[in-house]
Amino acid sequence: MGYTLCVIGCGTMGVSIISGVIASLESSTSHLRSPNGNYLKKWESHTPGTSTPTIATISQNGESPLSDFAPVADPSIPTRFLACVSRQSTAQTLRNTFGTLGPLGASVEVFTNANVEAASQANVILLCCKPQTAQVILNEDGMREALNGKLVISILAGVTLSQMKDWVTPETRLVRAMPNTPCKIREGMTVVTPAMPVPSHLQGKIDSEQEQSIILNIFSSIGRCRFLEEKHFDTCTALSGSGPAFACVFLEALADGAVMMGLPRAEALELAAQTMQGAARMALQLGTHPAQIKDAVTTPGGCTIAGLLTLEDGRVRSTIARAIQVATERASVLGQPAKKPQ
Ligand SMILES: NC(=O)C1=CN([C@@H]2O[C@H](COP(=O)(O)OP(=O)(O)OC[C@H]3O[C@@H](n4cnc5c(N)ncnc54)[C@H](OP(=O)(O)O)[C@@H]3O)[C@@H](O)[C@H]2O)C=CC1
Ligand SMILES: O=C(O)[C@@H]1CCC=N1
Repeated sequence: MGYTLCVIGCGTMGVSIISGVIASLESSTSHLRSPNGNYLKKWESHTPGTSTPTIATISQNGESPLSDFAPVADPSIPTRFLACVSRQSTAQTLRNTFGTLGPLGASVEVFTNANVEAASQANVILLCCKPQTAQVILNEDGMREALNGKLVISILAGVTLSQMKDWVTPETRLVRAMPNTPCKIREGMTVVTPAMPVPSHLQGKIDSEQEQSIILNIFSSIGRCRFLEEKHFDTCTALSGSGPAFACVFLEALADGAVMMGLPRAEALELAAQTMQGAARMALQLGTHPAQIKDAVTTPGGCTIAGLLTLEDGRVRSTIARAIQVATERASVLGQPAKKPQ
């Protein structure tokens, strides 16, 4: 069996991450095989240790579907999920949501006001609560013991590793991650802090390679994942954490313009979204500089340059860049309750 992943504060991001991880597990056979080692046909995959896909048909093997297939022992893959919230109504919504995620959705257990109980049953804890509730949750009776020696991944904006170290035992393994909502459809961007050094008295007891593999398995299964120093985290929070909101303002505005010119709303949104996705993929997949993509579209004397100049008149670039600057500055104080506005 794999490990148990506990999400403390399972709201927008907790649901996005669990949903994405479950979707990735459902679409892969690497963790599912029958007792005799064959894979389900619908999940074509590779026999461990070979590079050739082995496709086991259910009829050839005389096996019945899913129930005969058991998770392969892989300690770096989550097979049980615990989702913690504070309100009964939220818990009920979560049960309904996870119930639609397919067979593995059933392995999500929802806990209400039982963070310590859930954390003590888990191997890895994903801290997804609000930055301002983290200290209270980590100071709950028994929480320090429940987290002792375990990997705790915090996605909280603005709460530093040094702050969190004071709220857990020295044996707790802390990592920061900054994912974003597209993790839900496995198109996320996550930045993770480099591995915490293993203190001398824990050498041999902590498997830091296993920790890295757990972290990579979670975040690379739901999008791109990159390790970056903690000093960049507030900027990454603004850029990729908040970014889907900024991108969607641009997306909505593009569609609004087309609606103004008579295009139906649904088609306008489809064209705008696919166009943004296409342009972004050219930058990512081909490595093309955005200026080159822009220049290639801009026929001399044509309509694109007319639109571009209007954007420049509206100071679109400095407005967007300043938004990242201001969001970064705001992210940097989110872990400091005294500086929060009322
Ligand atoms: N939203 C985003 O795009 C991103 C957010 N983040 C970070 O992720 C974190 C969560 O953000 P987000 O998902 O948007 O927030 P949400 O408000 O959607 O989720 C917070 C969750 O915490 C639960 N909760 C509240 N109090 C407790 C408690 N005492 N014990 C257990 N659970 C509790 C809430 O449940 P209930 O309703 O029951 O109170 C809720 O489900 C934040 O720290 C944020 O900085 C990081 C990257 C992107
Ligand atoms: O707005 C916020 O504070 C969080 C962090 C990044 C995205 N949402």
